Parts: sequence; C-alpha cells; structure tokens
Amino acid sequence: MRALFRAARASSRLFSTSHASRQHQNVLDELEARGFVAAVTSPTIRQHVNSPSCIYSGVDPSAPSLHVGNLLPLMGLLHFHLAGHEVIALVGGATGSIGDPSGRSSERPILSAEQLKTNVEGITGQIGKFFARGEELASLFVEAKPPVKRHPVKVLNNLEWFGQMSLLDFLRGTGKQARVSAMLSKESVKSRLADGGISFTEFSYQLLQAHDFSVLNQEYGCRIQLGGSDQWGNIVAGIDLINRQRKTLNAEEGPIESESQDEVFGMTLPLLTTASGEKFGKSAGNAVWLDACKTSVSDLYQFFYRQPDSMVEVYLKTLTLLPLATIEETLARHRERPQERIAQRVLAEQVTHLIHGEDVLQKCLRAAELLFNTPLSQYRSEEIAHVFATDTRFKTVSWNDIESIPLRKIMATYGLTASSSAAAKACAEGAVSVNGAKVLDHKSCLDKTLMLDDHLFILKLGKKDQFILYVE
Ligand SMILES: N[C@@H](Cc1ccc(O)cc1)C(=O)O
Repeated sequence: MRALFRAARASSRLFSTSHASRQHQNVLDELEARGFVAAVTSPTIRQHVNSPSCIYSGVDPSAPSLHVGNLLPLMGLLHFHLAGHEVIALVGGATGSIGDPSGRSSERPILSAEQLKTNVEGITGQIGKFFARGEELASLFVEAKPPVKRHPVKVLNNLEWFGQMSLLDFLRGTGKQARVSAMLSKESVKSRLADGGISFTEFSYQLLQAHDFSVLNQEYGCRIQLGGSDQWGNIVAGIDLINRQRKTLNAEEGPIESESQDEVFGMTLPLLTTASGEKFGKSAGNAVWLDACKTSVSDLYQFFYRQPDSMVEVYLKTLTLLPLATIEETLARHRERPQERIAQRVLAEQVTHLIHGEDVLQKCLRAAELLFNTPLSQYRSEEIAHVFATDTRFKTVSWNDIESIPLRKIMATYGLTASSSAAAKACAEGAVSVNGAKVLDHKSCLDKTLMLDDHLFILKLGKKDQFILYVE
C-alpha cells in the first residue's frame, strides 16, 4: 500500500503541494464551490452540516455495473465521507425490481430476480472500491487539520426491509400517509400521464423510495438524501412521509423526544451534460461503464481525454478530488498550451485512478504510450501481452485460428469494424495497418513475417481503434 501511495504521489508531481492541506469547514461550501449543488429543500441544511450528520444516496441496479453517469452522486457522498459525516450508499435491490419513472419516457422492462442479484453484487463491489480509492486519493490532496474522524461507509440493499414486508403492512404504514394528489403532481408522473400513461407499479415507485428514507432515518438517524435533479420528487416524497409519520405518532402517543423529530433534508445535483447538451456518460451512443470488462480501462481514459476544453473545468471540479486551487493552476497551464491537452490528461488520470486504482492507471498509460507513440520494435511481445492481458482489445489465438482467414473477416470478428465489408472499405481507404504496415488488400491474410518477435499483431483502424492478437 505504501508503495502505491508513493507511486501516486509521484504521478501527481504535476501538482504543487502548497494546496495539499486544507481543512473542510463546511462541506456545503466545498460542494457549492465545485458546482455540485442544484437545489436544497431547506437553507438550514448549511447549519445542519456544521456538525456530523448522516447522508444517503441510492442507485438502482439496472445493470451489473455502474457507469460514469453514476459518478456525480458518489463523488457527492465521498465529499461528505471525507468531511467526517456518516454515509450510506443504498443499492436498490427492491426498487430496481420496480423501476423509477423519473427522467424516463417509457416503462422499464422488469428484470429477473437472478439478474437483479447479479447486478446488486456487481454494483456493491464497485461502490466499496470507489470509496476505498477515494480515501486513498484524498490522502494525497486533502489533509484535514485537525484530522477528521471518518466512519466506514455503509452499503445497504433496500431488499433488506422490503423483502420481508407484506403488501398490507406497506399500504397501512406508508400508503396511508401518502396523498394521491401529491403523487400525481410529481414531474415523473405528470410527464408520463401526458404521454403514453404509467403503470401502477412505476407510479408507486416514489413511495418505495420515500419508505427507504423513513427507514434510514429511524434506523440510522439519516437526515439528508442526495440525488440527481431528476430525483427531487422522490426525495421530497420521503421528507413528506417522515413528517406525516411523526405527526401521526405524536397525535397517537404524545410528543416524543426531540432528536428523532429533527428536520430532514434533500439535496439535488445538477445533471451533467456533454458540450452538445446530451446526458453525460455516453460514448458513441453507448454508456461508459466502470467495469473494465464492459469499457476497457483505456476507453475510459480516452473518454475523458477527449473531452472538449469547454467541459473540462466542470468535470475536473466534480469528478476529481483535486483541490480547487490545483484545478485553477492546471487550467492556467492548459490555456497557455491548449494543444497539449494538459487539463484533459489530468482529468483522465485522476478519474482512471479513482475507478481502477494506481497500478491499472500506470498500465493504461504505458499501453497508450505503446500504441500511440513509440516504435513497436522497442518492445517484447511478452511485455505487451502483460500490459494488455486484461484489456478487452486483447486476444490470445493460435496461428491455426487465423492463418487462412482474410484480414477483413478478422477485423469484423474482433469488433474492429461492424462487418467485414466495412473492414474492406477501411482497407481500401488506407485506414488499416498491421504492426505499423499499411494494408490495402482486404483479401490478404495476416503476414507471418510482420509478427512482432514471432508472437504479436497489432491491428489498427484509423488513429483510435486497435486490436491485439497474441499468437501462442
Ligand atoms: N430512484 C433512484 C435510485 C434510488 C433508489 C432507492 C432510494 O432509496 C434512493 C434512490 C434512481 O433511479 O436514481
């Protein structure tokens, strides 16, 4: 671990250490300065977070992996965690089986119990790693004085309380407190009623999320819920539910001790968009996943490296832990020589480190250097195989597998092009190379004499796409 920190420190040598120590005064000041706050349900949240509180945010397991669009709420939670607040990351094993209508124009498909279980496991693991790496990175930049006491982050699954709950208990305890008029007035419901309608299942979703907030408030003293701006309605539903339940209880049993009656809050985050105004987190129409098997580490790196100048400041402030002063310095250096993409490089390195760790980042940088800059002949095929071993663009084959297959077919098989006719076209246009040598004839097979020390082919399409075949 120490070695890892040292390596991380070395890779962060770009940054002056004068800003490396900083004390969190009020986490809200920090979050506002970084552009994290879209809205809060009550201004008193500022006083409230002057002393340690407990905050939660939830994510539904609609896929086995999180994607970069999920990073913003996680970063928000991470700032609270680093500042000494208690943090609960909730994975919606129950809500994920219902489907949140917020921000969706059509019903979600129902996932099988098995699929949900796989998804919950995948996401739970990713959240754990995210906070572990976040702390590791923070120790490089943020040294709170006096040291802040941090609490272990809790990752909970709402199936814990919904799994055993009967429908009658839900309708009597939670449903009874909810007003249909308030439920109908939620944006997520209104927009669907105006266009295509909504199932009773998705209509009820807001009550499930409201119930979560109430459970977390009672069981863990949780008083803040954080979410994207599309979550406003669901968050407010939770606050309303908690207040109504308290009122009922007070009426039935007389006022109870004050601590459990303290105000609860909601805070929403802005929706991150791309320069063209689309939802952030897609690359060529596909989500950019945190799971390296779904989006390779180098594709994740490249996704951030390719961000336009107009967006890089927003992403540096929200998706990295670099102190604001360091971000300013980085941007100033970037503006002097924009063609060097200094800010994009820092962004890509920081995010890749946060998601995949320092070792994987270094491997990825090495791979990029290898694929883009240095002459291939400087390398041994074993070294390249080692660097790319877990990369989705790497495949071990036998010579028999590929010997008599035309290049265009190989390219299509390994996903370099969508079809072999697209590969043929790319060859004709001179966009294809094998170990640095241009291949114009798409009918040709891989030439054994081009192999790097008898083992390796790098197929390249244009500047960005490549595939590595390691011949055993
Ligand atoms: N509804 C949230 C996820 C969520 C689930 C349960 C909660 O208690 C909170 C949030 C979303 O779709 O992003």
